[in-house]
Amino acid sequence: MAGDALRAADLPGRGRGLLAARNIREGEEPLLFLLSAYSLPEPSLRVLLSLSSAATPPPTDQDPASLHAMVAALVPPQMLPPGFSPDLTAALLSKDRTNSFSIMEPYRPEVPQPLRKARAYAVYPRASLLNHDCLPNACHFDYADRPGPGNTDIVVRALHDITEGREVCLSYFAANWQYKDRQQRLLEDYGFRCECERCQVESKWKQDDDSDGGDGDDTMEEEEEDGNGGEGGDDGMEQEEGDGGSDSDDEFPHSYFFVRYLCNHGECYGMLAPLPPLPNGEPSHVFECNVCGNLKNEDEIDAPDGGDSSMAD
Ligand SMILES: C[S@@+](CC[C@H](N)C(=O)[O-])C[C@H]1O[C@@H](n2cnc3c(N)ncnc32)[C@H](O)[C@@H]1O
Repeated sequence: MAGDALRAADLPGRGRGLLAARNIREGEEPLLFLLSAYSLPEPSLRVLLSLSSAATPPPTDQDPASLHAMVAALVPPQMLPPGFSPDLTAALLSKDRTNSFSIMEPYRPEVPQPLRKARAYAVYPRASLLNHDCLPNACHFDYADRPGPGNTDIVVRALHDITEGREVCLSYFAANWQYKDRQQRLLEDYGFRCECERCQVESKWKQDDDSDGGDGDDTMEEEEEDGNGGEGGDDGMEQEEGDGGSDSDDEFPHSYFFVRYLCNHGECYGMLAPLPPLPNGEPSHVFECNVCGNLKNEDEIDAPDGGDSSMAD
């Protein structure tokens, strides 16, 4: 998605969001740039402060006064933003909470997904306009371990073709979370009740009562979130995946989404997005996982057994 592929718009009940300004092909991606709050030129700081923030966060270990004192002690005065004060730190923290992406430590199959840690949080002002949907049409990749310039960028890639005028949305956490856990997280950390198409269906399902929700991490982390619904690696997907085909389409109308876009390599639960279109404009039929990096051919993904015969390990 090049820069002009998206346009910001005010959307009823959702604040601002990003819409497709033209038809977007599957696999297209825009580059979005990292800003570091404490070395921002003034106009960029204003951009950061203009981002939305959800309800006042509960007091936590990261309280603004102590963070303010820590930053004041560590950062050379000339790098501090104008008007640096405890209030400004509080405002930045609250913007950060709602708008930052977690840059996760590299995926290692032996580390259970809930134990995978974020090593940094980054705010990308344009990407912060992306609203959430539990059936997202895009997902993000980061390449922090690549050498060279640009490795602090994130890339947002279309999962499938997006028609002009449609909103482009991410899932703010792993797409396999159960309804109850998704709602709790979105309400507590982002201040809204999700009424997406998937939630409307799943709100009618009988929920597992012993599921305990996410782990309280509080950022706009997308698929690599460091919790998966609290079920020790299992998840809500057994409802969609069922026992191999006896589920009715009425009850599980979104099963196709999970078969096609949820990575089933180990327990990574990343999103599979097609690689960018080929130079001749043809879609790439290779999908990349945004958590484990696995590559899969489209025909393997659509195979009836959903086999995990990945192209690269
Ligand atoms: C990262 S910001 C997204 C951009 C935001 N809408 C804005 O105006 O700046 C996250 C906030 O957007 C809103 N939001 C995101 N997805 C939403 C959805 N599906 N329904 C309603 N509000 C949503 C919530 O207020 C949430 O705290």
